Amino acid sequence: MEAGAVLLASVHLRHIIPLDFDSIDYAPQPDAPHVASSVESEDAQPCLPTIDLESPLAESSLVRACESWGMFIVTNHGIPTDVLEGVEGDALRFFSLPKEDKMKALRAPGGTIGYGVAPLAAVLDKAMWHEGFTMIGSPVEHAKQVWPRDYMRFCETMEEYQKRMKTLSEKILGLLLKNCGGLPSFHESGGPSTTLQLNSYPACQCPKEIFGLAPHTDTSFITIIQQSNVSGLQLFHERHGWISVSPKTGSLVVNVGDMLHIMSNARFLNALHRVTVSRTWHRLSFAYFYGPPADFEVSPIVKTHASGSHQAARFRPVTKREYIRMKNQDPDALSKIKITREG
Ligand SMILES: O=C(O)CCC(=O)C(=O)O
Ligand SMILES: [Fe+2]
Repeated sequence: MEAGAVLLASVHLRHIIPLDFDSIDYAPQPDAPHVASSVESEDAQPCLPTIDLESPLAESSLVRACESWGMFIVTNHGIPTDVLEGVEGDALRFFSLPKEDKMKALRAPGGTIGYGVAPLAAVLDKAMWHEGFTMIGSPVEHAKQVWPRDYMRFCETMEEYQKRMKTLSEKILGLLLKNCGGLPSFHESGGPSTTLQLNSYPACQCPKEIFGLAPHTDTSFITIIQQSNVSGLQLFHERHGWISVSPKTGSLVVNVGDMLHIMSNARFLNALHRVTVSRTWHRLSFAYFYGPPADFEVSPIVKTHASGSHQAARFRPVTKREYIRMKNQDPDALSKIKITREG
């Protein structure tokens, strides 16, 4: 393969159903974007904060990490190793199936759950070297299609994982928001919106020409990411540029999404991140998104100064449903709800 080659099919990859990664052709393309070359050697890079959730300093470390990075690594998170390994094993079992079998779990047109291209592809209108399986609660309907006699194992693994991730999300958010009234109760609004996204990034002959996931922010309050043992996740930091967030066995990555950025009145940074692909390795990741109920109005929590005056709100209140509608039309939806002050 020549340097500078690009996926001939990249422009219309998003339309390939089934997702047949072996069928993609390649052709030279001199002005292809070099997506992976902008990251310096990993030795020279700053490290994301690693936070021990059992430490007495956990709360202040979480707050500082969200203010300075919008992404951090957690250890001592309480998720047993067999739960982490279980989701990786069953995700690999799914993605290793012949494409005809994966197609049995295909996402319905306009739907949100099941197998398909990155949900982000529709928002960004970009081709990405990615296949995913999205779940909200039990994946039983799709699992039954794929494994008619043996669907329970996959379901149990995924349900247990989501239960654990929900508890962990609420623990982290509870600590982050402790100083400003805690995490709101979503009981009356139908509970938080949560999604588990299994991501698969097959090895790619032209890793510099296409993203696994293009740069984006998540819409969640927070996202918890488990990575298989292959690098690919990168965070954009204003001072350092793109930095790699390498996997560390047993630890989890947490990032701030747009909803927490809004609720914290821009105090916590919403992490701009992306995923690069490998020429050699198949990478998996599991992203658990925890957000407000779709119709819950999220508004900035503003500080009261010693004088009694309030800090100015930087965003107008917005529901997740409305925000997603705006973001689907323009990825920079935040600018649409920003309150600008004259003078
Ligand atoms: O693959 C990863 O590490 C990140 C996944 C991600 O950003 C997402 O699913 O939104
Ligand atoms: Fe993401």
